[in-house]
Amino acid sequence: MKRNYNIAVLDLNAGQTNEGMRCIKKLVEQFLSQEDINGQYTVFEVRNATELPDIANYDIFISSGGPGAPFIADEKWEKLYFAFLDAALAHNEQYQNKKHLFLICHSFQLACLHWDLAKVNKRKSTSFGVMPIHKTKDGLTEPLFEGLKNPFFAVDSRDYQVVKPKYNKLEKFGAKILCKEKIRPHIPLERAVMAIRFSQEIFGVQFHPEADSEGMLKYFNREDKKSLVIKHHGKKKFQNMLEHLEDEDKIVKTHKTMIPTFLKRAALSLKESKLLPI
Ligand SMILES: NC(=O)CC[C@H](N)C(=O)O
Repeated sequence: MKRNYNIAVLDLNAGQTNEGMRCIKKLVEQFLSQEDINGQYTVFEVRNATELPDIANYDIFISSGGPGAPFIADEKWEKLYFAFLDAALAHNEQYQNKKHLFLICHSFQLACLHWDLAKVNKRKSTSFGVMPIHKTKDGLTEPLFEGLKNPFFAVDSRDYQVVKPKYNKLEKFGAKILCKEKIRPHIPLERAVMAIRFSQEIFGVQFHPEADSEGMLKYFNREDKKSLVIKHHGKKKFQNMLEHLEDEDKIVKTHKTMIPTFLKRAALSLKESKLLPI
């Protein structure tokens, strides 16, 4: 019998239109359309409508990026969001049928703050574009990075950054830093943490592995985004990002690798847990 998978997509975009949600839905739909997979997904409007999934009803969760400062402002949705993160963690400590969670950008920053694993502060300037991401030693054996080069390429789009990792806390938590932002030999700034494996089932990235070339092309055609890249990286780099958007080994590869592998591995783990005695 086919197992049925319930997927929750947590939308943290606070109503702002963006390409991320289209890409996440596309990847989830591709996963669910496979012949040996049965399932459905529900989108939760976390920030504007204070909607959050009851973790008992879902197996797999993808939590999106979103605008604004990721600082805790005691809003109602934040309390519920942090309770949701803790519930997933607590569930996994107790039960065989795990809850699988993928955190993107804003969600990742919030989780780092909530679990107090690093600092989050404002960057000197916005980071936007296609960037190289460098695997750490732990990143070299990360299953969700399998097939990705070192460095690999991903879309970055943020004003804030996860820095100053708290190594003692990370170790106690059982979390591992998997990659860092690009090497800038002439800039005396700390390189931000770009991904953490929080546990066997909970994974987070500060970049956008969901991004596809279609969405990025739309952004690059916008005057504000174009001038942002040119301001920080120059015209040549902008042309370079544009020309290589559809290369099979850059963001296309990251898009086709990370979230699909996360979904595949989550499905496999859930299928196997069904076979285990409770
Ligand atoms: N794309 C995102 O999720 C951005 C995260 C956060 N709002 C930042 O600016 O850093």
